[in-house]
Amino acid sequence: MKRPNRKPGEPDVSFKERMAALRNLPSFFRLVWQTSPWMALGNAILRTAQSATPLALLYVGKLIIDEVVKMTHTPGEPSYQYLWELVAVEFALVIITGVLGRLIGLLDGLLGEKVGNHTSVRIMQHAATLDLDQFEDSTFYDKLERARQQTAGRTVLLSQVLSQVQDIITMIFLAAGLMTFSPWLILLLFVAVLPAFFSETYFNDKFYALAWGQTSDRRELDYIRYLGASDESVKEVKIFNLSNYLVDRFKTLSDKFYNDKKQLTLRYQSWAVVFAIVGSAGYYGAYVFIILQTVKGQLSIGDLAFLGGSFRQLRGLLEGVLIRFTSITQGAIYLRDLFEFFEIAPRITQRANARPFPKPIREGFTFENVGFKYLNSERWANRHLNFTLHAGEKLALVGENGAGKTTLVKLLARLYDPVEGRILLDGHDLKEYDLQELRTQVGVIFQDFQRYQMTVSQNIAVGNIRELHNQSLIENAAQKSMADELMERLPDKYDQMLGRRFNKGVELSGGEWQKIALARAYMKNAQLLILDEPTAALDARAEYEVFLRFADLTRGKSAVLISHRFSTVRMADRILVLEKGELTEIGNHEELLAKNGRYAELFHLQAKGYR
Ligand SMILES: Nc1ncnc2c1ncn2[C@@H]1O[C@H](COP(=O)(O)OP(=O)(O)OP(=O)(O)O)[C@@H](O)[C@H]1O
Repeated sequence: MKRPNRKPGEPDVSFKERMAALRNLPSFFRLVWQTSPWMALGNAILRTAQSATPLALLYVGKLIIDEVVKMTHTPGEPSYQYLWELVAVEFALVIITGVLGRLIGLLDGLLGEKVGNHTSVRIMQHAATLDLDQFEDSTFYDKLERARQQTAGRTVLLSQVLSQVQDIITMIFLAAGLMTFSPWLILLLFVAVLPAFFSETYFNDKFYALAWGQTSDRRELDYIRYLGASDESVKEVKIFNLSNYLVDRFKTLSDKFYNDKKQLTLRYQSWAVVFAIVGSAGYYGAYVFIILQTVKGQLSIGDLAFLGGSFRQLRGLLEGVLIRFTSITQGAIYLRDLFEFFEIAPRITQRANARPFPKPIREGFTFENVGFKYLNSERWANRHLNFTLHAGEKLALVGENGAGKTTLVKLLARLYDPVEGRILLDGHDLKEYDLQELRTQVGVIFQDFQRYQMTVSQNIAVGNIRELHNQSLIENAAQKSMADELMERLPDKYDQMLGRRFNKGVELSGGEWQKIALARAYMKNAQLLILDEPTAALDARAEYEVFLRFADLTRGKSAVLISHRFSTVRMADRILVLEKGELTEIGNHEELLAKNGRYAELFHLQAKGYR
């Protein structure tokens, strides 16, 4: 049942929901076990041993007191042997407790670190399987963000759950000792601690709801922090004088977080004080009762110390266990976010008996009435696309900004699937083909390619990471894209670190980066090469040369080129003109000029600029 006063979008953390979230604990422990079975097992054994020590200590303490009392009341020279034996046992127990505690702490720390790393790896692995459009959805990002937060928080959860089990066993030991004396006192303790438990649950809900509601804003906060001080943004931050604007925005957001948290924390701590007093009152009620019994002679002084100690410890443990229970369920709710993230499945997948990618491609790619719109958009980015990219053909895409050129290319590479119509490869739907092979056989260099803060070799090898150590292939690719000319001035040549983020990094110009990115296209022997404005930053001569080489090097292969420069475009076998996502003209340069349509108009416009 939904709580009536829940705001839309607020997470449901009813008691039932909390208990349900505990169902995530077994999966969590599976994760822990997978991370390191030996550490998990060792931890469990040590903690079980540790849970028996408090009762043993109290009991030996009682024996010592009783022995001392007996000795003081016995006339004559007393024998100390038994007393010293008891003291030695207590001493040994104290040492064992200390050593066990340290060992448990050590294992907790190491295991927690490992679990955190293991979770991070799984998040990265899973994220890599997901679709591009999932990354373009902000609710997905929030989920990813909450899943990421888990990696640090789960270390705490691990030791909490383990401590909980350990404390419960200790309590059973202590309670068993006390049961024989008075079960009612245990009940009294329990009742006295309950208000603190409920208060803890209530405020934990509030804290979770607060954190949940802030996820998006926190992402913005992190982004502003990054913008405010990063090598990539510093240039614009200075030129546009953005610093004050960013700082103000950061302050506004962070002050709001601070105030919200302050309000809640104040209320939480105030109530915690009140309920701690109630808990103490319960304990002292029991204590007074035991004192009276001792005064009446029904209990020995040793019994008084033992029972008093047992009750004090039991109360502390009970309070701890109840409060920790709340934060464990809390942790379990966060775990739910983590496991929910793992449950997000990609939509772009392949069928069980996927078709092998044709080698070579015989007919080509045929668009049959293909239409696509982005998830968060009402507009069609591509529509009514009907054409064939023939095997071995070089096709250029032309159109104004936003005409849908990049989108078409993403559909070809199956980063998205068409919303309408279908794309056929040699007569079969692209969806039927093996996805891994498709990714290998279709190479794309996007206009917003990544500038990896890595070495030159690594930057080129990302085009085919399996060949990372194939230096001759890398150098060959660099020659083809003319990136090799750069090596003359890079002190570390192919081992040169690029970008400014790391030690000895060298920054390149836009065109130089493009040559590096282009080399990626030559790292694998793809049958279809797509270059999305790969030469926009190259000077005219470099561009001309790059394309001459490209045509030469990709002879017999299919290629799609997106460019706003007609000097490049005219080299293509056919040119496809897009307007508002739709195909308006198709043909070679001469045909399209003769047609005197949109292409001719754009061509003359650009040519006029050069005259
Ligand atoms: N990830 C996205 N989510 C929503 N809409 C998008 C997304 N990417 C592009 N669009 C929209 O789809 C339309 C086509 O964009 P596309 O990037 O394909 O254009 P383009 O022809 O490559 O433009 P340009 O020449 O500027 O690179 C545009 O209206 C754009 O705003």
